[in-house]
Amino acid sequence: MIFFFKNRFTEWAKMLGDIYSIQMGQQNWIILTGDKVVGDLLQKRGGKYSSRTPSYYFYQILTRNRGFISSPYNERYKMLLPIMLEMLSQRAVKEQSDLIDSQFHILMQNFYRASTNIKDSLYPKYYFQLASLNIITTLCSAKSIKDIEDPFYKEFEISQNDLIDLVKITNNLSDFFPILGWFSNDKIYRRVIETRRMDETFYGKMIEDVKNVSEGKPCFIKNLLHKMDEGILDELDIVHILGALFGAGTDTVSSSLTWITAALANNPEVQYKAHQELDKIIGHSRLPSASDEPNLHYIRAIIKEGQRYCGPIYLGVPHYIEEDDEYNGYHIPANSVVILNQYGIHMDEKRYENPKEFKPERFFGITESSAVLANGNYQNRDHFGFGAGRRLCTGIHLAELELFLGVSRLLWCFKIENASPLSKDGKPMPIDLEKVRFGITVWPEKYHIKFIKRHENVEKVLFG
Ligand code: HEM
Repeated sequence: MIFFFKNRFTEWAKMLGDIYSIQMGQQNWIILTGDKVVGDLLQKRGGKYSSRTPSYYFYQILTRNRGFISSPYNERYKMLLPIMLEMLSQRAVKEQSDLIDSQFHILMQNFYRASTNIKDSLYPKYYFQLASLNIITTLCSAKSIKDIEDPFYKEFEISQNDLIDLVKITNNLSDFFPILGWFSNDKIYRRVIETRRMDETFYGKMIEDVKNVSEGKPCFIKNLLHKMDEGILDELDIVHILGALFGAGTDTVSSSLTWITAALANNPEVQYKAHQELDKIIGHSRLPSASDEPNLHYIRAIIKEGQRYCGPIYLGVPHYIEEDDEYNGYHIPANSVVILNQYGIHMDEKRYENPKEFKPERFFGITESSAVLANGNYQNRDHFGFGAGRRLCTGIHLAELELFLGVSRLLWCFKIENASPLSKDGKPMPIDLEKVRFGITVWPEKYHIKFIKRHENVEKVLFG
């Protein structure tokens, strides 16, 4: 696997047909690289293609069969889905928009301070991580974290790094070669149990803290505790719902923003057009806010192009089919892992002209959100970054709002300057977006940029 992805723009994805099957140990992997196949199978036949790969360590043991993202498409999942959808619905996100708005205000203040304090350059990853973590933390528990030295942030970072290390394919071999399950791997088993203990303590404490504040602001945990009073959930369910929200809702947003910032630094002409749009529509006396989204066409196009050109997930979250199926003469055997090759589709020349160029203009005229397009015909989709079918990203509305506030405000406040070492012609070397790092999502290699404030009002609007 890692072999395939050493380089972001490897050609392997194009070598595969629209639908391709490979054998991984005893697992059969069906790789979907054509947009039509994704529409036909994951969307139209969603009832069959919506399960998840059974995983002994990472579903059964780590989540005690209670994980949401890793759950099979069973009755329990169908009971949890409406609860998740309600918490993350467009209406719910709109109701929380002040809170999300204020986190992006703080993020811009942090960038402003950092860019005036740090003379040389900065790497924005940790700032984006803090903001996205703070948004989920505040939504869940109505609390927030001050900076990356906060013990809560440190604890979360340790548990995420532990998880990244654990899910390495070499730790999961018994899922591919079930015979290895006979030789139980005590070391991995003990680590999974320890990670579970840490997770359950971390989220358990968060639940206790909310319980102990009888008054206080509304938050997800409070809603979930009501479901517990009604006998619909128990406390361990809440722990694993929180695990899903923190796991799926932090790294994805922060790595998307880290990628888009790098793509913008490499493309000053794109920034220039965005600045023109912001000056014309917003002016210099206030930050863009959620209600400006319909009028900021170029910003919207940048975000869609960012998700296509450098989205943080390459092969989606694998789906799984539990019964045999036939498709255009192909036999798809029961118990196959079904992979949405997002990266392959996003680099498909038939779908996107010159796919290796960062060209927001390709999305001109598309006014619908990714959430709306993802539920329609595959041909009209902007990109496949949020997955497809019944397992489509549950947090898509929240993600879109975060990306909008992050990108529009960053560009309103700053010019993003590439601060890489100079090449022979005296210009900074372009940030190498082909080099990637793997975590829960895919990240660019560390890069160096400068944020230059765009006008005199920036300080006043951010701190005034
Ligand atoms: C730019 C940001 C994000 C991206 C690119 C993204 C992408 C994805 C993808 C590719 C999947 C798998 C879809 C499939 O199986 O076909 C997924 C699932 C999921 N996402 Fe997101 N996501 C983002 C943000 C969020 C946020 C902010 C949340 C919530 C706080 C969230 C919650 C979830 C959940 C709960 C699932 C599991 C859905 C299921 O298994 O039924 N995501 N996401």
